[in-house]
Amino acid sequence: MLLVVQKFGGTSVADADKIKAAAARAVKAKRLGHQVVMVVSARGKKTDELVGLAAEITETPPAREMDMLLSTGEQESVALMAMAVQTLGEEAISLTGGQIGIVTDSTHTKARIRSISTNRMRQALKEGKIVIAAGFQGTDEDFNITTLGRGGSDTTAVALAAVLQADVCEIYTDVEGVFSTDPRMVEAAQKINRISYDEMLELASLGAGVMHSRSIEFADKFRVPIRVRPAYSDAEGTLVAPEPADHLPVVTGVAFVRDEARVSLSKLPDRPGVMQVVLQKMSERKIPVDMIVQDVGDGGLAEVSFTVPQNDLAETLTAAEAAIEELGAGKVLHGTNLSKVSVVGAGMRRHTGVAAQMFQALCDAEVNIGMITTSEIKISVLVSRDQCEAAVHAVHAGFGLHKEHAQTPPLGQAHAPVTGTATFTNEEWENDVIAKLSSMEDIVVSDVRLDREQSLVTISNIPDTPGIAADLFSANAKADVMVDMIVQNISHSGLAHLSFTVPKAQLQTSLDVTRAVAEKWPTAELNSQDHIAKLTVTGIGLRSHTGVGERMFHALAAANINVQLINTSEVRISTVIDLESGEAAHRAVLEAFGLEG
Ligand SMILES: Nc1ncnc2c1ncn2[C@@H]1O[C@H](COP(=O)(O)OP(=O)(O)O)[C@@H](O)[C@H]1O
Ligand SMILES: N[C@@H](CC(=O)OP(=O)(O)O)C(=O)O
Repeated sequence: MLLVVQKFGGTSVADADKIKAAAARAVKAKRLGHQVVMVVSARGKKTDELVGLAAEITETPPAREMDMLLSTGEQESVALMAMAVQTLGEEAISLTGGQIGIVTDSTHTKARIRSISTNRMRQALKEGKIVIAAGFQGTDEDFNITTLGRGGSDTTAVALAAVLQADVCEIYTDVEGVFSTDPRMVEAAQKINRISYDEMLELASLGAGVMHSRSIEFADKFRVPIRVRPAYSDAEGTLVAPEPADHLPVVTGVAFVRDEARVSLSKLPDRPGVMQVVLQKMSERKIPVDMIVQDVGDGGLAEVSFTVPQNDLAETLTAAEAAIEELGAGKVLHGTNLSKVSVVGAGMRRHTGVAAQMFQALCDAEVNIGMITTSEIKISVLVSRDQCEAAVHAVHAGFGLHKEHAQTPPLGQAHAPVTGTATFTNEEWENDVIAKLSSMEDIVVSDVRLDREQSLVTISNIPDTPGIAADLFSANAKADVMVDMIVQNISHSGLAHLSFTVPKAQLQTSLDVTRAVAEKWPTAELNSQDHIAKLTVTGIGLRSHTGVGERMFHALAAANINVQLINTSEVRISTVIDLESGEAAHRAVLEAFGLEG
């Protein structure tokens, strides 16, 4: 007998027939001898309708009342679902988040789960009932109804699967599974059979709406196997699970966020603590910043840029002004009508040439790149919104993702697996994670790593036109240079600056090939430093918890360490610092996250 959690999204319970079909699926699993917990979302566009209704009454609906309102969508569908199951001859009980015992904090409209009690669900399952849980909701300690943020039913499902130690969490939706990109945008997108948590987490948070990114954090933390499946057939869908040891595709998928805004703080003093002040102002307002890029701009003054959802722009600008005021210097600039396009793939870790191929595809489509950030398993670029679609198509086709077996990049080559990465057994991992959790959604910083083998290449004053990054990184890939962090900040003057790290042993090769390419740009200036260290914090929930960056940069500032370069992703924050400061920085950050000793 298995314990199965089945989540049905809004599109899969939109009308009576779909509700009956979902009920029949749960009943079938029950009759195969399994215990079944269903998690159900509001029907169709119900949540959007409720949001619209509130907007007709007031422009500023109180968050508590929004939660009271939005939670009714799920309450309606669980009741209908229970009736449908009972009609098919099985016993069922519908439960709201509060009735299950999902306790959250009191951050209305984006609450975080603190704990979940399993007693009532286990009792009902023991009595042979199908449990039908309302997704997306809980109650705080004062019994106020809370919701988990749009798309939060996935998070409910995976959280219930985690606490019940379910054998699988099935996410039923209106597509065949997870695709190489949104099939609504690219018809030729291919279904992926298996994807790792890290890849899915990056894809989901970089715009693949098929799953809520926080749900993947849970799945990763508690090792819950997920299967994303179509609600309308018995197809197998996509398995989201730990990374297999080999046969990793270099590129798995392309994600995009259409409506992004960019905020830059320029002419900042280049001294320790600046970044902490900026991030603190953002995290106080719970603004989810992404694509953070910091580099040294004109006249030795630092510049930091990042992207935020377009809807958060006004508040971000207020926060940025507050940071400037506290720092006593700087200027706030911003850009709108931007989109972020990202390529994700776990195999990128071991293969050179991925960045080169992405930039070449963008160049061929005449797409200009505004900003670049990378992590071990993703590369994100910022482009103008009217080029978003062209960029996604170009990159998707450029990696051959429309074919059943995506091709590996023609440039560069595969390298041996990176050694020294933590190897945990599942059980060790879980015990470790649970020991560090005081609340289910706490962040888990699992590793702080110092890499003293990297060097930094900076090329400044290059033209801000399509094809520049492609030229540079193709040359490096042809020479098989293992480029690690790539950072390009926005250009305000028509000339761009680009920095990247390469292993010390490859610095000379990289400089030679980069210089040869740069010759055709008369203004270009090439610099390098081999006296640097890279400090990386790895963990789950880094970006959804806006305070992690703040804590890391606070620790570095307190130790009087200047940060030269920053790169962020869902699971990692990487910085480049002086080699001499490496050990002290490592200690300070380990201590900040309680990992010392
Ligand atoms: N990479 C992707 N793979 C699959 N679907 C995607 C991807 N990116 C975006 N989507 C979109 O996500 C949709 C499913 O999510 P959603 O509309 O929230 O469904 P549900 O109502 O089941 O929760 C699909 O219809 C698809 O258009
Ligand atoms: N109904 C909520 C929660 C949810 O997760 O819905 P869905 O599973 O349809 O994405 C929303 O629309 O945000």
